[in-house]
Amino acid sequence: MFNFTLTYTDLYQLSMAQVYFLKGKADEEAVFDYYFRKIPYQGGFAIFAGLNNFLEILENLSFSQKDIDYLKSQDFNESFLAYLKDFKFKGTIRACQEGEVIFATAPILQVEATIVEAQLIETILLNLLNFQTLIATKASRIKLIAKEKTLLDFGLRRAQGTGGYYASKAAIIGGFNGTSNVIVGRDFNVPISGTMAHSFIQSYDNELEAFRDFAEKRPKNCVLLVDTYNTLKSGVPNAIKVAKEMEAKGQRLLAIRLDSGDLAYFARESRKLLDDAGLDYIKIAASNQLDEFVIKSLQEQNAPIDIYGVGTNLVIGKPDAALDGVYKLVFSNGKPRIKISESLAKTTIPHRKQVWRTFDEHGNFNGADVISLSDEKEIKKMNHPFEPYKSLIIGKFHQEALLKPVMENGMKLKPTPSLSEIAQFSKERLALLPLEYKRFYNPHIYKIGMSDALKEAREQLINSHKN
Ligand SMILES: Nc1ncnc2c1ncn2[C@@H]1O[C@H](COP(=O)(O)OP(=O)(O)OP(=O)(O)O)[C@@H](O)[C@H]1O
Ligand SMILES: O=P(O)(O)OC[C@H]1O[C@H](OP(=O)(O)OP(=O)(O)O)[C@H](O)[C@@H]1O
Ligand SMILES: O=C(O)c1cccnc1
Repeated sequence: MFNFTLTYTDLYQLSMAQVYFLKGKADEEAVFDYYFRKIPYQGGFAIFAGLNNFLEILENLSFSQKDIDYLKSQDFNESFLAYLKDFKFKGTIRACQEGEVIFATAPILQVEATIVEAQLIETILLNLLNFQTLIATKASRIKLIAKEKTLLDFGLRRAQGTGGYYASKAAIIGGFNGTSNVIVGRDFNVPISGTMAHSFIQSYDNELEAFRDFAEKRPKNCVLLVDTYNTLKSGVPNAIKVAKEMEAKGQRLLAIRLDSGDLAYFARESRKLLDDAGLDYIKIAASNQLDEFVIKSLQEQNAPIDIYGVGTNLVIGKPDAALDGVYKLVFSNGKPRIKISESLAKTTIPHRKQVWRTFDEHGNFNGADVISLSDEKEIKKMNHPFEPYKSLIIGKFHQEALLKPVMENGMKLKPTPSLSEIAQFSKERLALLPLEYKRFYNPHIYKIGMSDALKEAREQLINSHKN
């Protein structure tokens, strides 16, 4: 979509990289963790999205001549620029699978590369993963509420610029059935879907004629917007006339769309009119500033709505607007590294690590992931990362490693799965998460802990810095 180069970054990455280069540190090994601190939307889980997009971009990322010329004008050193000219990421990445159900604090992805490589990719990694994960999480919250109803993404027009491209993609990962976003349909082979705008009906002198023309030229999956003048007195009766005319030609009107007023009331009244006309197959779509709260209310009112079109509130990730995902150095030049903070919650967890998901006897998630040193297995006990006296025995539970190699020597290890495969994986994993973590209000808190060895290593490092 966008022509990414390595100047899609923050200046400080280049300033730091130049120092590493000029001081002979450029090839020192470094390990960075990507994780977030707070689950968005006061929810009980998040959905990891954007990984394959990031890896595909990373594989081809370099500095163009235009980049080099520009950096020259910004007073970067000639020999550093000569080094950047041939620069390519050749590191290793281990990560959770895209679509995985993820939680705060535990690493979702780990980059192992030279310090320059790892630093130069930080901004683009955070930019792509934070946003797509936020929107996939929002979409999955909406999906949990809408259950089997059809969900369509209508957000592109109100998205933050080209972010709409990534938002529509992430919405599919989170469980949306289709999108109005045509370029996302083209690029990711996902169903595109759409109705008609008020302007189309307004441009005609009468609504019936507008409906007729539209149905004539696009009879397949035709949806008529019925609220331009008067939903129950004009829109629905005109849609019924056109539906009957379509029947005479062996066609079927797919749906009507409501876009204003009390959606439950208009859906109910419209359903009656359609059913009384023998058109019970015609579906009812609704839109207008929908989000998981409005949809929850409509579901509770048993509104006979079959299709929800969700735009603004989905693609801008309202109300959270951003995932607080961070990228922190945990190991470099042969030593574990730590950032110490007043609060243990903001003190980083050093070392190369692995994350283990525990499963109960039925094969469901057990509500606890444990972070270990990378060479540990079969963790017996996990310790609270911020509250030193809390621990949990987990030895009897089946444990599955979440961080798996996805890139080596700068090359992706597997072809990118299709968006629908990622969505299917996400759906299957979410089904393993017990209901109490998916509860709409006050979900149960999924536990994240550290193995004894990791806890000890972290404490040692904290103490060595204190001394
Ligand atoms: N039955 C309902 N239950 C809960 N929320 C609803 C219901 N019907 C509509 N809403 C939601 O209420 C919000 C505001 O609707 P409101 O009726 O004020 O807007 P509107 O219909 O666009 O106004 P206007 O008729 O001026 O166009 C929207 O987010 C809409 O989705
Ligand atoms: O409310 P959202 O969740 O963002 O959903 C998308 C909205 O965008 C359209 O309105 P718009 O006024 O832009 O165009 P229209 O004239 O076709 O209604 C559509 O009719 C929805 O109301
Ligand atoms: O197809 C639609 O009905 C649609 C598309 C984008 C935004 N609002 C509605």
